[in-house]
Amino acid sequence: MTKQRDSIYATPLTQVSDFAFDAQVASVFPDMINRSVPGYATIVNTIGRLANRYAQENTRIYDLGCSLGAVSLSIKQQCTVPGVHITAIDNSNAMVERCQSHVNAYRGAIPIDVQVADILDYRFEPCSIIVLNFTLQFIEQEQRTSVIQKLYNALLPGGLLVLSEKVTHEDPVADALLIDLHHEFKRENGYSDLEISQKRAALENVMRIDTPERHEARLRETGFTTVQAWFRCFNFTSWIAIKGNANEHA
Ligand SMILES: Nc1ncnc2c1ncn2[C@@H]1O[C@H](C[S@+](CC[C@H]([NH3+])C(=O)[O-])CC(=O)[O-])[C@@H](O)[C@H]1O
Ligand SMILES: O=C(O)C(=O)Cc1ccccc1
Repeated sequence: MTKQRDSIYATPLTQVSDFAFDAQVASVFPDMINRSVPGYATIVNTIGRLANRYAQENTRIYDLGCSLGAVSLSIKQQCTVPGVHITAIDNSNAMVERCQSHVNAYRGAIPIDVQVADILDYRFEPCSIIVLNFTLQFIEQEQRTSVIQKLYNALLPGGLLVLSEKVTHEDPVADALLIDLHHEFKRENGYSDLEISQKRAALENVMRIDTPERHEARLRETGFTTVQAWFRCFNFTSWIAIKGNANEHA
């Protein structure tokens, strides 16, 4: 499959509209995310390996905000636990259509069911793994705790949540430095200053980011017993959160 280059913000726009996961974004998404998120390939690959450690036999794995299915395919390639099946959901029709064709192109033991659905009103079945790879940041801040609580409740004891997010920092010096290093990373990957600033404006109203402390407090508040950042690069972080076994607290 040839990868289309992202040039969505390359020409000056009179008015920058809010960022949306529409057909235009879906058509360039692999290029966009690889050139925009430091460590994206490492994160996706490691999620596949974590799935192999934490998947429980004959259970479900959820890939939430699956976009083109990179996480689902990484799990499919790396997880050898018997009887596992993946449900990949996204509320963008354009993403789900393309995700389905990517999934169709891969053979392997684990079935992947791709669905158009909104995480906010989805009824989750019991599961051993849930992945939110750069998805919670697009959900309203006021809704985040109830979403995480719903996911915690769906997880089986010993279940794993992987949460990856762009983050902000209280310390203005640290925050400015990490944002600047991220912009430098984007420039090194061929984005111009215009592309960087127009995309930043497009994301301003739709991607509200929390501090790492806020994320960790939320994960602990909802009941996760182990909360550990396992990846960090500039203002991008990925955590594992594990639901303890009931008898651990006896
Ligand atoms: N309420 C919602 N319900 C369902 N999907 C949603 C919702 N809100 C946003 N999305 C979807 O979440 C995805 C976020 S991208 C994830 C990358 C992927 N995980 C990857 O590992 O390649 C991250 C990014 O582009 O920074 C988009 O496809 C949205 O349509
Ligand atoms: O591009 C950025 O600045 C980001 O923060 C990451 C990103 C990647 C893909 C879609 C939306 C945001």
